[in-house]
Amino acid sequence: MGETHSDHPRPFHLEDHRIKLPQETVTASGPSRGGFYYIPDFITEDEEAYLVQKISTASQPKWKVLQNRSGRELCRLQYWGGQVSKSNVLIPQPMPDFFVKFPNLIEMISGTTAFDSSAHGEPNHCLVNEYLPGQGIMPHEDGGAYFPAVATISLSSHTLLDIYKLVDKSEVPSNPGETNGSDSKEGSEKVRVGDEAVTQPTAVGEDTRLSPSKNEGTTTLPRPGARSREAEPRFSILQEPRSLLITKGHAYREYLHGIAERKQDRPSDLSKVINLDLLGDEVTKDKVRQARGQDSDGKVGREGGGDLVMERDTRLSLTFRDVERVSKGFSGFLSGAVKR
Ligand SMILES: O=C(O)CCC(=O)C(=O)O
Ligand SMILES: [Fe+2]
Repeated sequence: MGETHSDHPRPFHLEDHRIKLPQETVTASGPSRGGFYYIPDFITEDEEAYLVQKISTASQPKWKVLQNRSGRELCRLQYWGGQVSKSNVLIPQPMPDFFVKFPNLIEMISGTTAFDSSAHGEPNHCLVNEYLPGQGIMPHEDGGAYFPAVATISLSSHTLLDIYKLVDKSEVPSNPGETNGSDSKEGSEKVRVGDEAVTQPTAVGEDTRLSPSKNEGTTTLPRPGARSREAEPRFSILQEPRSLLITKGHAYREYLHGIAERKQDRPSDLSKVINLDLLGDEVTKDKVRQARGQDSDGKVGREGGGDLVMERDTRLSLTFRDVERVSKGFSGFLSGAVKR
């Protein structure tokens, strides 16, 4: 089996891995309060192969099928570390050896310092999502059950995580219910306010996938909630296989993330990638560089450029978080921590 990362140099400088955001998206809360951080080759190929094998052959917990509201299958998921109750309390279960022994992902993620100020100082929960080529996840926010940080390890395929800005509703007139046939699942349209074309916000929901579902084996996407988002992503983050992406603080709170249902990413998609400088693979970097170059020259979408297209393969994502409230067994149950 390959090397482990127990010899990671310490201290780890998370700041070295910060993704620089386009100027217009930097908000008043400032970059020091969190951000997006990207670390290529966080795990080795041996570790990746081992994790894929363990997760694919896991019988418990069973895969759950994530559906959209019209019942169409989106992706499969499983969770480790326990179940989160409707009142956002974790009913804990031990993490599997493949997260705490080999590879010791919990320790490796703690080593990044991303969870230093969370309740447990490390993640205690992991959601595993599986996406076949062409599958994705609608834009959403991860919600209030967790310390505001998520650490995502990608296995077996790259993807583009599309980042949407939440909108302060008071700034934009409401115009519900219309759709424009864009990639939005919820409906959206461009409206003109004053001199500026702005994006009509689109209702979003919190991530409620972890709440116990009445339907055994299936779970539905969240219903639209009070918050709204812009229809088009501000930018995308390219996640290479074996990479770690950390979303923390204001980046966790002020943006939504989603994955478009595409089988391949074309230059017009790659031109939105903002973590070019931090990518690990030279071929990938070259494609993004060329796509972005085309962008600045106004030649976006040269679809004939087959060598610039990145085909998506089946991808597993491991999303680690710290559920801050944890049930203390039966007494926690009696005290009402768990909704029945
Ligand atoms: O697969 C990913 O990278 C994103 C998954 C996600 O957003 C989630 O599990 O909440
Ligand atoms: Fe998410």
